[in-house]
Amino acid sequence: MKFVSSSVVRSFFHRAVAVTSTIATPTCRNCSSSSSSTTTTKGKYSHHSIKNGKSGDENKPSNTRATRGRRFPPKQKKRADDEVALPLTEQQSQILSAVSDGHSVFITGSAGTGKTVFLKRIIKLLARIHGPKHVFVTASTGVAACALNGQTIHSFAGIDFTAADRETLLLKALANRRAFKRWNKVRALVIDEVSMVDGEFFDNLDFIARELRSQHKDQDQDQDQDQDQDQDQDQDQDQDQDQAWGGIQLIVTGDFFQLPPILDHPHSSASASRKEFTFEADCWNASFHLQIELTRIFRQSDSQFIELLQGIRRGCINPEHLQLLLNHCCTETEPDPSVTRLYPRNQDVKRVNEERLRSLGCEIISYTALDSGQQPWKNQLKRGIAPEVLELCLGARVLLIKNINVFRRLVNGATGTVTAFVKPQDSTVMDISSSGLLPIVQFDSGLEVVIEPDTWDLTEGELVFATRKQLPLILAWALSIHKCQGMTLNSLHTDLSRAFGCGMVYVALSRVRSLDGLHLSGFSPSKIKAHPKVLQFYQRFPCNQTP
Ligand SMILES: Nc1ncnc2c1ncn2[C@@H]1O[C@H](COP(=O)(O)OP(=O)(O)OP(=O)(O)O)[C@@H](O)[C@H]1O
Repeated sequence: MKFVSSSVVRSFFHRAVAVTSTIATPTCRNCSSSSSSTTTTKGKYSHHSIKNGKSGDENKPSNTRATRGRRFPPKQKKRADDEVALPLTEQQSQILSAVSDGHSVFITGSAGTGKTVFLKRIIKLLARIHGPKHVFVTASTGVAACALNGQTIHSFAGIDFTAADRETLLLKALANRRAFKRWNKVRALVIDEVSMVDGEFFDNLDFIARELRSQHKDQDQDQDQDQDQDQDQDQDQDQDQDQAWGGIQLIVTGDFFQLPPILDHPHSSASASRKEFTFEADCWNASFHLQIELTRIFRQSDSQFIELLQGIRRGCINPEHLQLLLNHCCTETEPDPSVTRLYPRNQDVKRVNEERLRSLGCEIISYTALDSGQQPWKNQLKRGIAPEVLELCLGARVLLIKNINVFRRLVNGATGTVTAFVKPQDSTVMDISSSGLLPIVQFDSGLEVVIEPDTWDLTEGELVFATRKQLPLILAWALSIHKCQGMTLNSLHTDLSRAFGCGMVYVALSRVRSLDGLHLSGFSPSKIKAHPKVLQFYQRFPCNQTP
């Protein structure tokens, strides 16, 4: 089962635009004049005249201005392909060759070394080797899973909680018909953002894989062209109990210097003895033929900033770098409202986004996600990044949560501002918003795009079990540091006064491309922490060994 993007986002320019109808438009307390207008279009959208608080003829350029810069054909296939067509580094070539040989690989590396982008390429290769229905793509969190069109590792495994003994978990997986089928079908399993999976759970997954794959024949009733291969695999399964993960090819990525797992009861005696990090799992070393740390960083290009981040990753900062941060990034003044704010805690994120939205004084347009399908899959959709209710208004800062066009940098994480709303001539939005309006977002690159609803499907092979329809946007004045792990941002302001635990400062600071985009408050060197066990673990990789 995986999240499959079937984007319906289209560039505004892609459709002919001309005026044909009168529509009701949102009102704005801060706007100087009426918020309704008469506009016509022969194309897909009717424009109303509010743009940045202006109206009427004054805003007539909305038709022309709105079309400028929107000439791109965001075909879904193209979007997926251009990322995987990036040139390979030597290390990446080495990994692809190991994957082709059927080896299990752990890929780590600093934030921004391209782990997630590269993983998409590996997934394509695995699909060619094993057949798409035998490759399962997972991640530790719904947000990370969504970025790869995958599912959470818990959902794949058929286990909704982890704090139980392995026999109980095995029974749960056995009782879950679909999970049982997945365990028998899987030939390659991908796990992204593994730093948030604890070692105990990793060992339990290995145990379940061995047990299910050795004791039970593949129950897959699909009579397809893979039948012969499936029979071969059935014969092999007698030996699977002796093999790590029952012989599944495992591709695991993550950076243990980033956020660790969230333990259910962090201060309980059970948690104290629990293997917190995945690399503490008993099966860890036996799980991989190759463990490799990617060393080339793509997200940042300024070598001084890269060095500073490398120090913070290891929990230290030298006086020169500290001074650089204090002089260049620390500010006590209220940040520019266009800059994304990161907070350690969710309640601050919610509060800031709501306050900012309402402070604009504009009419708020609500979009309520439309979920369809069966339980428990529908519940799982709620753990993804697409919000249950999205509230927007003119001037709202938003962040794209899917790639629209990679070449034009309209990618997951791109930020922009809602500059207008348009009425599509079809009913594409009516089922998620009674307003019938779609937002136009002017991205920080200058491009303006009408954002149409997108879908997030939970599928397995060809079957779709549940679908969420929503706009691919979230409010972006504020985000949690946990939610932004994996994102690239052009600029951010982070208040670290309530930062806690290891890796949090590193994750926050490493999201931006350059020091110019980084604004800090509540920063103190004492907040920079790396776990001693993680430092110890990374000694095994050549780039961390002292000569
Ligand atoms: N081969 C590449 N060539 C050029 N740019 C790349 C390449 N791989 C990744 N990038 C760019 O680098 C940035 C970071 O990539 P990505 O998110 O895959 O890194 P990551 O290692 O997964 O980061 P994190 O650990 O923070 O999740 C993205 O903007 C991406 O487009």
